[in-house]
Amino acid sequence: MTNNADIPLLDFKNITVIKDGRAILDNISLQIGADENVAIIGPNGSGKSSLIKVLTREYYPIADVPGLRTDIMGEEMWNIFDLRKQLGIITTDLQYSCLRDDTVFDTVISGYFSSIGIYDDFFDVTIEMKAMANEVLKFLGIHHLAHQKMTKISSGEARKALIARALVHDPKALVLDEPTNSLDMKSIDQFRKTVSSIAKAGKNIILVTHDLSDIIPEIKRVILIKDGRIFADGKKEDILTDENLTALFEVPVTVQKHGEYYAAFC
Ligand SMILES: Nc1ncnc2c1ncn2[C@@H]1O[C@H](COP(=O)(O)OP(=O)(O)OP(=O)(O)O)[C@@H](O)[C@H]1O
Repeated sequence: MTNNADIPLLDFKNITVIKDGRAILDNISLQIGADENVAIIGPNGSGKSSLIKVLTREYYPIADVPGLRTDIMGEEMWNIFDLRKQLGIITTDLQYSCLRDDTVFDTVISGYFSSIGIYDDFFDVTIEMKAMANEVLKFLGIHHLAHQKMTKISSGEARKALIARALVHDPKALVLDEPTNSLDMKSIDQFRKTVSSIAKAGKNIILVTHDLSDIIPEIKRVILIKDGRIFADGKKEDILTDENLTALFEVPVTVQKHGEYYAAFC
């Protein structure tokens, strides 16, 4: 019998995505285990967000490739709404979309409908949904902001509201695309602690970042992407070296370790 713990979160083989006649992902094969947290790092335009878009079924790989596999949690075919419930996706694009006059609470509730905003005439918001939204807001320490408008809170608070929106479904994984962009140091620190606590609560974390210091201690594996290909993949301490990052970014890079965190300088 197959145990759920044996089914990888993601099992991709031979993924090539062509846009404007160019392979923006070039024969990528990648497996992420059921309990793994990973960071994906690469220069601008290397294909990180495109890889996430294959995961969220926004981009599709070329189909007539032998051995192609795009399984998520053991399934190839996904209803897009079910998939979004299993993968809590947090991107800067989503934050811009949610920057409206809705309250934090309604934004969190909108996660149930994969919508931007709440439309009372169409959505049946249940007592259970409201209770879960309150619970998640408390877990993230932003319950006091529930009735604030998204336009009246800070970027760090808004990022947490989006995490709450993703968590109401009790997703299997959180996918964070450059989550600390434009946050100040205190917000970054709080954000990292939040993501750590979510990882400790048993969710997979898939983090896309340029900033090594975003890599929380619970992330043990790092994947480097360059020119649409996997450039290196392995244990964090083996991958985050001066040599690898210098070759990845094509500029001399020095990596430093501070406790359980890393930083890079060029
Ligand atoms: N829909 C599209 N049409 C044409 N080109 C695209 C499309 N989506 C992505 N690309 C190109 O694919 C390459 C990879 O883009 P992607 O957004 O995945 O990079 P990234 O590593 O996430 O970059 P960044 O760190 O700057 O966000 C880029 O050259 C980009 O211009």
